[in-house]
Amino acid sequence: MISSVTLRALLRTARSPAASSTQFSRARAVPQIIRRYASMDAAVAPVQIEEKPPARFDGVSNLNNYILRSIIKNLKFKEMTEVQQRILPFLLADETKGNSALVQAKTGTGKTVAFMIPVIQGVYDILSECEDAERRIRKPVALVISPTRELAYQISDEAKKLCSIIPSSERPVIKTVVGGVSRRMEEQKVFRSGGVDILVATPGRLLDYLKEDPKRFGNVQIKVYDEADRLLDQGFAREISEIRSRLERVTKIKQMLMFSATVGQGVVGIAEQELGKNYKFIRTTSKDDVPTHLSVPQSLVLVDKLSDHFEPLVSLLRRQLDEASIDQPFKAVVFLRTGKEVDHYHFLLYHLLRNYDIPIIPISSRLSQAARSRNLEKFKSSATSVLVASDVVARGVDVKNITHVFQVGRAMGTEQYIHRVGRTGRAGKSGQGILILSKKESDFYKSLKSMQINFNDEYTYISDPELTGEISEVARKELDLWQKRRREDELSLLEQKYDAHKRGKMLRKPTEIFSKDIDVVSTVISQFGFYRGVISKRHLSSRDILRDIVAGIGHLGLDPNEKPAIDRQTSAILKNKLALSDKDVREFFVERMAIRKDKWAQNKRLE
Ligand SMILES: Nc1ncnc2c1ncn2[C@@H]1O[C@H](COP(=O)(O)OP(=O)(O)OP(=O)(O)O)[C@@H](O)[C@H]1O
Repeated sequence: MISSVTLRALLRTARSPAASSTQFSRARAVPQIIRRYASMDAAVAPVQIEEKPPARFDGVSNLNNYILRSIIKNLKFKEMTEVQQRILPFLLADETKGNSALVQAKTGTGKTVAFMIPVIQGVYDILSECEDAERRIRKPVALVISPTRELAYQISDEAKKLCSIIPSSERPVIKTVVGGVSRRMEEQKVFRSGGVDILVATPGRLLDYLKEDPKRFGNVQIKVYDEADRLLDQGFAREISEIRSRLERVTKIKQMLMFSATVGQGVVGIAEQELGKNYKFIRTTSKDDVPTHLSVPQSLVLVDKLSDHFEPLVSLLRRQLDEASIDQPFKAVVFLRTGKEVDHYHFLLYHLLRNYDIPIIPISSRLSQAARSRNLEKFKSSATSVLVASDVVARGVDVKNITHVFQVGRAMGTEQYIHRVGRTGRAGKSGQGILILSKKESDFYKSLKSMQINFNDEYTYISDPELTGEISEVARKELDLWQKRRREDELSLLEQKYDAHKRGKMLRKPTEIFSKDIDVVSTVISQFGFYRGVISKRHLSSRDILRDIVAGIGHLGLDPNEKPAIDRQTSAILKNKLALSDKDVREFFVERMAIRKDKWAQNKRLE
């Protein structure tokens, strides 16, 4: 049985790395780890610092005065972060402005400002050299590419703040194009009304526009990859290389900037193809440095099986919420591997954390873009809340005051682990990372270790039977609801297909009405050579369908004393695909047999 006192101790660990726990039996503790990292950090001299850079924005020579005033007045930044100190003087100096660069700096250290200032200033300078008529054309001069829609919107917002004090007649127009929104409306807004100077885009949507009208991109001179390693990895490689080759046909890129918190050796090789030889590689971390933040201590919770991930998560969330207050809000992201898992965990957490009366917000690519944006806004504006997320918000997304990042199971790679943890501890704030792994995922644990990612505390979670019972009950509720929804979905799809068929627009053969996803119905129907009853109905339910099938087989006039024609396979289909319970299937057989008997008797009488 779990002792709540010791569990509380673990949870205190989430706030203060020095605490200990026995409820989660401690497998290994590394008390000195933070101090060791701190001293290591201090000992390693930052790489490639030529001379002491200015510490404040107003010390950067050549920084456009409007941009400087926007930073101070609007963003209220005075001191530069380390990456800004390294980048801005270099990319704004007369001798080196317009140079290409590959930049690596830790998560949450202000990379967006570091690349957007040179981009805005570069575009501003190019536009100010143009004649009025040329300026009015407003085709993109700079392209900023981001792997996710959320990040693209965020980059645009930050960039607009950086330009806010530039007089409107001189101000570069910044717009965003992303997948998941109506192309027609977006095209009108971005390319027609007022045009665009700096276009922030996700790769797929950018490629659509490039294919459609390449000439539109004939003025592009500056290109930026934010989260460059992600854009250059396999997931985006094809799109990115097509974008590059299509752009090459219409323009010459003069400046290329690539930024990320993680830049592996492989990425450097690929990046060189785009950057050419003449670029500067700036890292604010040394290669021996710890890749995640000092301000984000990390804990590991070990469970036995993959299916055990959920319970420690609920347990930890509850304890944190018990301790949360107005002065000490709890704002957490729970990262999961797939959108399906997000739906599942969201349902369970919504019910299991109901008493706390806080928003439990889902976000994944399974939601529409409008719902994604709405949900992210809701999370941003709430003090205490839990975001249940897939990797759509793993990189770049900047939400203030996230106190905890939970990762359930292995991440898509060690880089992705680093980016996920990086959602907390941003801009100098503190945070906590918690990874829940099963013993089956030990290879991921080893990969983290080989990247020098160490945990301040490692625990083995001991299950709480009471909580296990509570979780199973909610899971059962979810299954029931899911089955109900699935039936409804299948049937509404069937109805839509039937309507289309009736309007004569789609299919000829009645059996084709039933697509693969509802092949259960078509299988059952074709088995009995009957369909008319099904398709002639307007308001279908699974019962109706079954009844029709049952009624239909009556006309076959078989001897009811024969073995029922429904075989085990059909019975399995009925159960699994139509999500019928055993009881439903039994009723189906009973009903079917009764009708067959009636029909048979009727036929006999007619004879
Ligand atoms: N000089 C500064 N002073 C104070 N805050 C800053 C400064 N520069 C940027 N910030 C803020 O720091 C936060 C993190 O910045 P940003 O999102 O650019 O980080 P990042 O390095 O791109 O992180 P990631 O690697 O996760 O994408 C933002 O809220 C940003 O407004």
